[in-house]
Amino acid sequence: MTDNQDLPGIVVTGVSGRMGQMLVKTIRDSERARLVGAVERTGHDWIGRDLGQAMGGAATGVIVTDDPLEAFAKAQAVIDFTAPAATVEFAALAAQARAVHVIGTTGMEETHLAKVKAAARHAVIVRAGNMSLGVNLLTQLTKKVAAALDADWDIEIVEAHHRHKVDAPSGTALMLGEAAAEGRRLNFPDIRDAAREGITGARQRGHIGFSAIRGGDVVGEHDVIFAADGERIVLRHLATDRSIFARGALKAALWGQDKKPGEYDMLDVLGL
Ligand SMILES: NC(=O)C1=CN([C@@H]2O[C@H](COP(=O)(O)OP(=O)(O)OC[C@H]3O[C@@H](n4cnc5c(N)ncnc54)[C@H](O)[C@@H]3O)[C@@H](O)[C@H]2O)C=CC1
Ligand SMILES: O=C(O)C1=N[C@H](C(=O)O)C[C@H](O)C1
Repeated sequence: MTDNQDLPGIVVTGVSGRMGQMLVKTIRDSERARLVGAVERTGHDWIGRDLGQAMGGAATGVIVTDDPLEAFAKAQAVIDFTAPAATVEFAALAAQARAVHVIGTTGMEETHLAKVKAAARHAVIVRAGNMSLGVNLLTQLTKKVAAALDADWDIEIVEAHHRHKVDAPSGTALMLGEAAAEGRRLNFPDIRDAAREGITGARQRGHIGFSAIRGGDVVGEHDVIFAADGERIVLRHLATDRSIFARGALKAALWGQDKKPGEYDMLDVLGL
């Protein structure tokens, strides 16, 4: 792990999680940033332990804490893949510390998003339901195809994830749905069909449907289906390794260092 004090210091929240541990490895392997803090929820058995040892390796000198404000005070950026309630709390604290807050957490509701927006008045926040280059490019392709095809082409989004995922539709599926709605110049909440069960009636023309598969260790798979009479177009992204999300998040943390306060997304970071 690099110890160059001139490099931006990063705190990872939810550090014992699937993404938390991937972020630690990504920062450890980077020559452009250093890990200065590791946060977990109160009561977690990693609290007070050396992070490297808790992860089953050599000591790093970073002690896992449940005091986010103390950790954020030493940081130039916070990378946060946790849960909506925690992320809202971290947004206020990161803004107080004037640290860039990179939010990967999904399942955020309007009340959470309003609080994130308020925090972004004071600090840089980069938030995206998917931090990978491939998915962000796919949103742009989806927007273009949706704009080119009329409502004779039904749009359906199918996503698959591992058995532990707690939110549906996935953040990525919602990003793709929003991109399709934007392409058709429609208001996404008006045309979103995310829960079909029982006698639903025939498909509504112009609506965007969502289906979620949960099982095994699937990292993340998304199909955007454009279905017309006699033909179908399928745009697909397959994630096979969580490092794609961690690399994107680290890129966002570094990109945000010289930006004005505000809410940004990965299209801003990647220049797409
Ligand atoms: N935007 C993106 O590119 C991606 C987003 N995600 C999202 O990231 C989130 C986390 O995903 P995973 O790592 O798979 O979940 P996970 O369940 O493995 O990890 C979440 C971690 O957050 C911790 N946590 C919860 N509340 C906390 C609090 N108040 N303070 C500190 N730590 C807290 C948990 O203890 C856990 O270690 C999910 O919302 C998921 O959808 C996941 C992958 C990519
Ligand atoms: O929970 C996950 O694992 C993932 N969550 C994100 C989402 O909700 O889209 C991104 C990725 O698909 C993995």
